[in-house]
Amino acid sequence: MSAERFDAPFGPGSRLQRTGSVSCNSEIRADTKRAGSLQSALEYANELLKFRSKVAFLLDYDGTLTQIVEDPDGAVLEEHVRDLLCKLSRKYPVAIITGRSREKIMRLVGISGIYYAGSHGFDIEIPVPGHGSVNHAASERQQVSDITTVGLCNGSDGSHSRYHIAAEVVPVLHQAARQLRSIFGIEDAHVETPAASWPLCTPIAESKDNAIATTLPLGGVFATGSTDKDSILPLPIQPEPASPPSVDPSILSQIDKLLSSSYPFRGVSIEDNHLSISVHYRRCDPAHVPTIEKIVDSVAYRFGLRKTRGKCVFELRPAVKWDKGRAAKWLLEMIEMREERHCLPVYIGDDVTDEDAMKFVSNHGGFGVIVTEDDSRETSASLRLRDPVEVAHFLERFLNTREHELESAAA
Ligand SMILES: O=P(O)(O)OC[C@H]1O[C@H](O[C@H]2O[C@H](CO)[C@@H](O)[C@H](O)[C@H]2O)[C@H](O)[C@@H](O)[C@@H]1O
Repeated sequence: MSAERFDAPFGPGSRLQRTGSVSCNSEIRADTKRAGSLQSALEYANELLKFRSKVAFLLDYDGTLTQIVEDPDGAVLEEHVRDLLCKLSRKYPVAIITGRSREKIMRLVGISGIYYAGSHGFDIEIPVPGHGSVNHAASERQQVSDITTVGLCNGSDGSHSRYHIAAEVVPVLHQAARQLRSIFGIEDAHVETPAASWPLCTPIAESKDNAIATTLPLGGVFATGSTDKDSILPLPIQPEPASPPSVDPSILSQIDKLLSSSYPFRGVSIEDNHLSISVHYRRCDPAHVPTIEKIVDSVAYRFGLRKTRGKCVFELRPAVKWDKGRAAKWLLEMIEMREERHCLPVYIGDDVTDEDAMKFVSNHGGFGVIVTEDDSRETSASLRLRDPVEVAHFLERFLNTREHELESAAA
């Protein structure tokens, strides 16, 4: 699908220019700017609202829908934000793309009928039409003020389909998490076996109905849950193996020592996100962070995993070319197929891992919105919001603004 097929709100003379073309298998390009130079999405909302019948929201969770807090388990969605998302999802397609595990994000958000991508897009669940999801193109776009229903999809009733990228790597991730816990002196939490974690796994390649997907040397593409084949979009891109994990040559000789020693640094915590592992250091002495990173690098090297960074966190994930940008592209295609129309993607996120998705939407005629208070932050976003409070205000505009308000704002 080409970026050319959706022109508004870009075009000659438009203040915001599209900066390239999209091909998910090649490098995605977009210019970066300092957040301080970007217009507030709140100020630009009226422009976007003119195209609201086409908008699809792709949203990050931590730091975007919730404030960043010290304890990862404390990042709970406020009730009014949940209510807002619930109403929004009745009017627009909504997807949450997060580093959290899919199970956890579904618990934290707790709304049926929206798209969830956990583990940075490695584990996706889409609602099946007729089970709480809405065809927004077919339904009237009226103000919905009475929907407060909150519930979770239930897989056993065919209410969703799941896509797991590189699920074969889950046992390796579990081993890596165990090694990290042992090095950092963290008590081993209950670790589910792969069989318990993925009870319904069926490689798509083996399914009669879905003749797609080749098995990857590292990982593969799996679908579970409902197999309503009309609602399943083959993954358009086969994730390729990424470059082998690399470590600073200066620590190559130290790796064995690092892996066999114990470093019970106060404050390190390990979060198992199923298809990624988060090593949190927000509560650590900053002097320990370089050593923590070396240990994470060593574990990545030993287990063939890829290390990424976030806010006071190092993360390990399967070493395949898949990220929030590729997941956003896939989700958008799925949404457009179901809505039977082209969509204007609006991606809102705060962290470095969100930049892949910012680049994708910017190159696709949509809008990336960075959430940051830091004017010097380099980003591929084209608009900016300062914090999750502004995010909620921005989203509210898409529920509350009526036609005549836009007309009077334009006058
Ligand atoms: O993609 P996201 O939804 O932004 O998730 C990224 C990571 O977010 C969480 O960690 C971050 O937020 C925590 C709570 O505010 C904070 O304590 C931590 O320092 C941040 O890194 C989450 O815990 C991770 O699993 C996600 O990968």
